[in-house]
Amino acid sequence: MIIDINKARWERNDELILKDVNWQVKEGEHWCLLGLNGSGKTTLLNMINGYIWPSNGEITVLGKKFGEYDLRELRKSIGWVSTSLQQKLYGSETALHIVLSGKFATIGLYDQTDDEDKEQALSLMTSLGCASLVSRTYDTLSQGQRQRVLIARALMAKPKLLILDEPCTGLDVFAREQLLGMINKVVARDDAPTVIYVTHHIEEILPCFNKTLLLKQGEVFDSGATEQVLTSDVMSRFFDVPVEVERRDGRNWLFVKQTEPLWTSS
Ligand SMILES: Nc1ncnc2c1ncn2[C@@H]1O[C@H](COP(=O)(O)OP(=O)(O)OP(=O)(O)O)[C@@H](O)[C@H]1O
Repeated sequence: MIIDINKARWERNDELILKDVNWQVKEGEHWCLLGLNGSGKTTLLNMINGYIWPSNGEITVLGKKFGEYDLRELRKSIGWVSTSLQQKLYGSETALHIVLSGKFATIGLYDQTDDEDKEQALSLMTSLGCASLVSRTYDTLSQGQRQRVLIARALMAKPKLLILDEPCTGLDVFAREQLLGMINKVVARDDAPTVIYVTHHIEEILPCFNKTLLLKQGEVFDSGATEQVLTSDVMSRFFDVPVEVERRDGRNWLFVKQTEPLWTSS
């Protein structure tokens, strides 16, 4: 079992942010975590990474039960690509250094790397279509290029679990499709980690994400096989608005069914 969460609760200032969340992620599965703003996705990820502790319930990640294990060690096996990581990196570092620093999970490259590390970094950058960027500094990269560099960085440590936290934020439709193509390749690799893809948008859910968890107001609204979760009926109840989900080439597209356009109602 990669993740085993049983009845996890998290309270803050008398407010229940996560309510008895159950989630089991098995080896070989790739999950999408879908929820609107404020539904508790980041809180749940912080819990999986051991940055916050459940007020109640139990969490086991990669076979390590929280409370009985050094979380710093556990975090080395988890890659987490997020916007907050982007903000912590040094813009003046080259893309290659950023990828290499993933080996030590450090911000900045302080440890020695050898030719083998460099070869691994270049091979990852090639497979993510960013080999031509090796000597470019991070602050000169576009958002889509940054995301590829960060995914390559996360893979440097050969994680068992890779969390892609809203990787398509800020991308135009073409950059988004390009990045999704790269993510598809990462997931298809023989040595692929278990991937959790976090998003607000069902259009981004690739067919390789065979499982989906819907989080609504801190509660698991539904979870299971993606094609069973992403139906018009489930999604209409999930969003509290009538919507239609259309499946095309294994991807799902969402249409909001309103008699009045949302943007004209007061
Ligand atoms: N440290 C905290 N103290 C108090 N409330 C918090 C704290 N962290 C999160 N919350 C609240 O918990 C709820 C869930 O927040 P969270 O960031 O987990 O949602 P999210 O699904 O990741 O949202 P988004 O998609 O906007 O990133 C929000 O109402 C938020 O204000």
